[in-house]
Amino acid sequence: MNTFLTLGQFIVENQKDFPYAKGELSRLLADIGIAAKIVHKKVNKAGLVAIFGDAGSINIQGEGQKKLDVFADEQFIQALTSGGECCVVASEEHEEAIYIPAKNASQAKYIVCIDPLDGSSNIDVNVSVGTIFSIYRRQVQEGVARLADILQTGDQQVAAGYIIYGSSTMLVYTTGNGVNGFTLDPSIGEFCLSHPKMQIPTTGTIYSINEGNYSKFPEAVKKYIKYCQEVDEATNRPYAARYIGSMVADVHRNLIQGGIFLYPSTLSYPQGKLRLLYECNPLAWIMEQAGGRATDGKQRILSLKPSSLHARTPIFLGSKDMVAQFEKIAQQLEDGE
Ligand SMILES: O=P(O)(O)OC[C@H]1O[C@](O)(COP(=O)(O)O)[C@@H](O)[C@@H]1O
Ligand SMILES: [Mg+2]
Ligand SMILES: [Mg+2]
Repeated sequence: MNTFLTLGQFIVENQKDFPYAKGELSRLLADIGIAAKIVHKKVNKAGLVAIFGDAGSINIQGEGQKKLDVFADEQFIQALTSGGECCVVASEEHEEAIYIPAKNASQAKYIVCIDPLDGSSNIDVNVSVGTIFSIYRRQVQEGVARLADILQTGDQQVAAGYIIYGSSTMLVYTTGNGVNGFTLDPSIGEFCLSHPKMQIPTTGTIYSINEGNYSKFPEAVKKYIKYCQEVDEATNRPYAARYIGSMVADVHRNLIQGGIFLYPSTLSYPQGKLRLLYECNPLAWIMEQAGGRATDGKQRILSLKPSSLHARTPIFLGSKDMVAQFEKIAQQLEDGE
């Protein structure tokens, strides 16, 4: 007997979360859930169904695409196109936004920004990967959707979340009323509420950063790393260094255990590597809704105005006391202390 609330039952019970939506947003989330189940099946059999390896193509980012990148992208775009609630998709895997023709008289209201497969470098080595999504409503309802409808600040999101394909497959999302986590029960093919009202610990002892880039980090980041490594019993230091190389997996671990994830500007990525629209904004909103913080080192990630679909930003997010400590060290450096 399944004693957990399914995603569909939860959405019905929480219709108050979408007062303006009259069912469309919940249908959109269900569409995302369908594609996630299809990708889950592929990821779980990756070694057996030749979904490993390079697709032999290059995406807009100039990065080699993995077969699973392309497969996941196709599945989410297919689900969003046939669902009828989405009017435009901005995907990591496509240079331009994909405008979806109206299925019927009413023009769909929602915009979805998506990283179909996050953590691509980990696909072939059986390490957790994910999908990240961010949902906006069109500001102006008449006429066709425009680029301006997509380039909204993170504070204007109406829903955001991620799927992590790990030891279990989980869907974690927010609509601005807290964060809830659903674990896929393959025996019934449903996402079931397993982590209600998720809250990140206010502090932690895990810092997550690719220290291979250390020599090119900004001074404040170097100083913070040294702070994490100092011995100080009172503040449980040295912290533990954990870096999975899949943003979703690193952020999900911190959401549950506490910690900070840092992806600063580097030599290869002077603006930071991670994309504002479909990686940083959704995960920043999840963090804030779970009691954490997310900044670019100067201001809240959610207040940043996107300059383009694939704009990048440095990002520091996680337990609020740890982000505050990083900002304190950065400020002291700036003040010449
Ligand atoms: O290998 P690096 O430079 O540390 O970058 C790792 C980061 O790159 C990413 O894989 C980028 O995302 P994609 O895999 O979607 O391109 C993040 O998931 C991860 O946090
Ligand atoms: Mg990514
Ligand atoms: Mg990706």
